[in-house]
Amino acid sequence: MTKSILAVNAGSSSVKITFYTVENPPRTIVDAAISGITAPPPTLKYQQGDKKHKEEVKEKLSTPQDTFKYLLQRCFSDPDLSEVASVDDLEFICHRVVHGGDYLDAVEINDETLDRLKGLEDLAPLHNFSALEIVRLCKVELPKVRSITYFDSAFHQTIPEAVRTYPINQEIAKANGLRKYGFHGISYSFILRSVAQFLNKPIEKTNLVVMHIGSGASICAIKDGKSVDTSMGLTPLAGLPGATRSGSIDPSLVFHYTNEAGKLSQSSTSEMHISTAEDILNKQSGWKALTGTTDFSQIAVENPPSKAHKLAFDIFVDRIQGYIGSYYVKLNGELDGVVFAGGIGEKSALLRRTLVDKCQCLGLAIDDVANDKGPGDEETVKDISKGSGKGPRVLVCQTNEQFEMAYHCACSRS
Ligand SMILES: Nc1ncnc2c1ncn2[C@@H]1O[C@H](COP(=O)(O)OP(=O)(O)O)[C@@H](O)[C@H]1O
Ligand SMILES: CC(=O)OP(=O)(O)O
Ligand SMILES: [Mg+2]
Repeated sequence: MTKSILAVNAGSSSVKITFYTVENPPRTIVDAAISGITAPPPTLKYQQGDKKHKEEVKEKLSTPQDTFKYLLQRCFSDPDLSEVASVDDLEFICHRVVHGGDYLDAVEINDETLDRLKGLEDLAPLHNFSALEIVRLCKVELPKVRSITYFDSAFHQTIPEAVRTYPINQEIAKANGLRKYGFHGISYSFILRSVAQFLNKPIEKTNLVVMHIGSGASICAIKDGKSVDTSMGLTPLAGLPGATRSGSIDPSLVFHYTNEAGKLSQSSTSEMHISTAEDILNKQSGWKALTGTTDFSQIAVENPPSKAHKLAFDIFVDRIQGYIGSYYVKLNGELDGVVFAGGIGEKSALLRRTLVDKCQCLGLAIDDVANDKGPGDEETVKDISKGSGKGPRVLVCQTNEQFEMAYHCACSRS
């Protein structure tokens, strides 16, 4: 029997795994995800063919490693799943690692690359930690399966120097790798390829403003198929606010927030050295701080339950609108489309309509019926623009980071 590819997407609060066939393009065998690890009880979502279900997880899953092992076992023990029944059925494991530092492409894990990635952990303690914990586990427990890491930052290596450089002492900046990296690149790569194909344009001639807005949110300007700017920076904290992240603030705010801000946070461990300020701005801000919920579907409603919910919605619209305006100008107004993606971008018709209404001066217009309906299950890209006008298309793309990794893995093998 042919072997399969396992793609792992570990976030700060969720672990998603998908098994694919090793073919080009890969075919999904099974999809399993656990979310809410940081706000128990965690929930499991499992999908194999038409079989779909959701359940609360009773076991205590306190680490990304436990969560990954639980998901793997859940798939291996499914009696209806003959294609993946044990580790022996695996050929590759693809891991999404958010921060790849200066890595320009995916790398295979060995002692040397793992060491280099370890050195990046301090630059992205909240994001790389979970993924690397799982990479380490696979190396020890599944030593025969090749592990490949794919980096969110790699897509943004084309960002010009003047955009990626922070105006600080350049010796210090270079010595410490302090520059804009940008993230969600695995997702942007999937979206770019899917949208170019949808528009029937070569990738290298495609110009887009793409929003990946989920619990972490960012936006990217793509010119001639290359990232020329994005809202996240040295870390995923910069730019747009998110479920628990503040997004960009005046950096001096940190020094006025509390006297404790510069000290090590309680979540700091021997592997993860994070300060109280990083902890507050990454984990205790955003929608959670403003409204008490991290679930944007409770905020993006016609009649918000409180003024705070309305404010959170308005803040998000304001920040995104600012970036769309800026990126429209950076692309010289020559864009093929504005794309909504990520959990919020794909599901919130209200956010899409509000934003497009506020960007009318750029020639954007939305078809209310198409927008309210959103994309169908099998529809990767949907055009929700009004008429067949000359302005940029307004599109929704159902992004898929696990597929993107498996796709590149299968391509590099064949
Ligand atoms: N109908 C909806 N309207 C607005 N937001 C939604 C809707 N459905 C899901 N979301 C939001 O999408 C976010 C999750 O996005 P997703 O990209 O799937 O997650 P992650 O960033 O964890 O990968 C959550 O904040 C969730 O509340
Ligand atoms: C980079 C980033 O913010 O990732 P996520 O949205 O998965 O948290
Ligand atoms: Mg995500």
